[in-house]
Amino acid sequence: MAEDVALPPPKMALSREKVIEEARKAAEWKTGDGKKGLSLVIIGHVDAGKSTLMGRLTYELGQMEEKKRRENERESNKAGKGSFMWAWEMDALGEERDRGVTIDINQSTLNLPNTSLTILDAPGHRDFVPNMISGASQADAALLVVDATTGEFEAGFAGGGQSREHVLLVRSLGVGTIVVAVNKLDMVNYSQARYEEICSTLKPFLVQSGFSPSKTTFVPVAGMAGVNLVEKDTEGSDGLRKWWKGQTLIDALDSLQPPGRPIEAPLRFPISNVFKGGGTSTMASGIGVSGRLASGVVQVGEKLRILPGDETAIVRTIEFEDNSVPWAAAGSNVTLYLSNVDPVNLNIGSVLCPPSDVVPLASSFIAQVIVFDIQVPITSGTSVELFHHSRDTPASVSKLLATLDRNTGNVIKANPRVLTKNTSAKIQLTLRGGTLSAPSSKATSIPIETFASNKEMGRILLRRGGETIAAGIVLELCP
Ligand SMILES: Nc1nc2c(ncn2[C@@H]2O[C@H](COP(=O)(O)OP(=O)(O)OP(=O)(O)O)[C@@H](O)[C@H]2O)c(=O)[nH]1
Repeated sequence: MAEDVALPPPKMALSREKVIEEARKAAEWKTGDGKKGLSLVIIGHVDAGKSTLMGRLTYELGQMEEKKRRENERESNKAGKGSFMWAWEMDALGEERDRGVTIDINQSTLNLPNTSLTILDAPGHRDFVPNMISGASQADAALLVVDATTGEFEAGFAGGGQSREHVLLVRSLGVGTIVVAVNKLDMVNYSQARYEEICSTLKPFLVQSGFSPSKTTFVPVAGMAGVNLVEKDTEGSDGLRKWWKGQTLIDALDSLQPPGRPIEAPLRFPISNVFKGGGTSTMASGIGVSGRLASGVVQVGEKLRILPGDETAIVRTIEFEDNSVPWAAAGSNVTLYLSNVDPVNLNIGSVLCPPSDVVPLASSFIAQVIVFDIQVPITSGTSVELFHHSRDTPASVSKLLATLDRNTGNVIKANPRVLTKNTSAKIQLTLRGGTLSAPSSKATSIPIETFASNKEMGRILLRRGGETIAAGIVLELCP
């Protein structure tokens, strides 16, 4: 927890080189006693059973007490939603973690034999896609939950279903590993044919979306009954056991490998949440910012620059999974408690970085994008919402520079008039000031980098009228 602000700020205990060395050692988890750390975003169509699955998983892992389970059962029954008893746990966690600001995504930790798994539970509803973007931009891997019930899988996957959009989104945001839980198999009598039908529909789509088959795993489950989650042989698992000899969901999640982390690159910490935490004396004693280190390392006592703006802050404490830690490295989801800073300068979407190696600011840049399945083509001047980490900014497509071959990247046509669905293109984007609901004509600048200089800082998504229309990477910042 944050200390009193009257105390002098802490001093840095280690050199940057030493922190990098320690972070490297920690990343080689196999040789030490530590577990590998990995974050997982849960995606899928509304009502696919995501919360129920995660609630039941928590219970099966012994991380939800029996007393708590009974309490959830009572509460959900009282609310007339008995079938939501397992989902109750996820929602309760969300409330508990709500520290006075809008929480857009539930976060919790599952302790697996070899992995400390940070779970980012994204709401499946259409209106919540922007929140999902924020969750996915902090994740290493995705768990796609699909409902095997006849007709339901099809509804979630067809045009307009969230499964398809979520998959494209997470891949565009850099998530390269996916586990698919084919859920609610109890509804189809644990039919092997149904499971295989769903896998054979999803496989080609996942490959097309950019997931390599070696980083794609399918697992049949029934979340509510707890079938094939942690143990192979459980009550009700006979139907599945007849034909499924593969792994449980937990085995699949525990064997995920963390991607290589850009530990040595300069620190980039995009803020996904700002809150006034547990400090006691003044408000400023507990200004916390949470998010994921996109790159680099950070330690207690370090002075950081906040961009945009001219402000700096000092890291007073670092909280990782409810523990106070001396340093943190790329890939970790942490909360930094800051001092010597006015909270008005800390905003969702701002980026913390070393004062000696700041993130460039840009109001216009060239991007290479892939256009999704859109009805209305994109033209020069099209207004969009630009998503970059947790920030969304009004912007416009100021120039259509070229359409590109999706495989080779070669120019097909220079200066096209329109971009239609499923094309790849090079475009110029220009930010507009103000907010999404009240954009102003005054240009604004955001901290952003080219994909070539920092992958994590160089990915963008474009939305229009509540629909994701394109995703891509930043090629060049315009002066
Ligand atoms: N038969 C059956 N029903 C399930 C299973 N898992 C969930 N359900 C039911 O499906 C409904 C939706 O479950 P949730 O866990 O809330 O689904 P969700 O995907 O988290 O929903 P959103 O958060 O709204 O996207 C509830 O009525 C659950 O009881 C399952 O394994 N089998």
